[in-house]
Amino acid sequence: MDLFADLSDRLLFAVPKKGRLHERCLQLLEGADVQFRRNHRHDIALVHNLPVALVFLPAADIAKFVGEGNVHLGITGRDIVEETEQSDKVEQALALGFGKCKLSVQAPARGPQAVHQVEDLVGKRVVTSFTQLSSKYFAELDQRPTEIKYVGGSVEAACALGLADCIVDLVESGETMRAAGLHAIANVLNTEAILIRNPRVRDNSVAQKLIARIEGVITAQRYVLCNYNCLRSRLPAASKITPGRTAPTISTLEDDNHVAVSSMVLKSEVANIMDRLKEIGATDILVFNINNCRV
Ligand SMILES: Nc1ncnc2c1ncn2[C@@H]1O[C@H](COP(=O)(O)OP(=O)(O)OP(=O)(O)O)[C@@H](O)[C@H]1O
Ligand SMILES: O=P(O)(O)OC[C@H]1O[C@H](OP(=O)(O)OP(=O)(O)O)[C@H](O)[C@@H]1O
Repeated sequence: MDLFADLSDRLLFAVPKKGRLHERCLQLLEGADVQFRRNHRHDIALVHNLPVALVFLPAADIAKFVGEGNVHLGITGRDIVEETEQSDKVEQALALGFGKCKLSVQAPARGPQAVHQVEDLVGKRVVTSFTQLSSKYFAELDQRPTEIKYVGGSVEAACALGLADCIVDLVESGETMRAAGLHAIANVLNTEAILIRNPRVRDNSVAQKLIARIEGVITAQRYVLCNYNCLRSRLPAASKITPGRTAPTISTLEDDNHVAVSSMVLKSEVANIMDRLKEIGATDILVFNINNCRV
């Protein structure tokens, strides 16, 4: 196989090769019917059913590759796009709804090293993998210089080891931070996984098709289909509860007094919506998962 020749006509799509985002990205690709086989130790996989090649890269490098145009599309964290200063060079095509966490300033919670206000850290020692974002954050807080040191992982150990007065790191559940005796004292950034695109992509149709498919998978995960019957006279109230993405679908029933309603509703709100439908006299309320969709 001549890999270089095989890549020349394909859209290059970068996907995290490991870490927190990897598995969720593989699920998205499967949902979008992107078919490929990744050979052992190969970081490039040709897609069988689309003119696309997947490039498996560390999440931390993907924003730069997309920004500089080496690959056309990519999935990474918003934190990485900001940290590598690519936000002006890439377009955010979609927010993907996973990999949600916060980049925060964390300091010892108890003992002689305890810090409770971020202002008390000005001029002190910060350890982080996010040196750009941390430098910007502390420079905006105060003009006096704060020392920012890079470490590549296990950042949370830096305070206990005497390397730092605080760290700037990602927090999701807060478990890692609590286990290290730290607490969050300021938020630097909210982040989640995003699909990014180089704005100069030549063949936009393949990129558009992939983006629409991935958007369909994400939407299908966020919504369910809610079907119910109600009195025709209650339709205005029912439509307010389930307005749908565009409008609810209304079907007539043999009984002229009643209608059947079908509407997409957010999965996170479905229990509340069913309660409210019941209150206005709706019956036979059924909820279905959506396998896939285009919106
Ligand atoms: N605890 C977390 N919860 C949710 N998302 C996270 C969390 N940690 C990291 N992320 C997201 O995943 C991205 C990649 O981080 P991750 O630590 O998985 O990468 P990695 O360094 O390539 O993997 P590994 O840590 O396995 O070496 C981060 O930039 C962030 O956007
Ligand atoms: O709030 P939590 O749910 O505990 O998650 C936060 C932890 O997750 C990330 O690290 P990861 O586990 O990916 O390992 P790393 O330190 O090697 O990057 C991050 O750097 C924190 O250490």
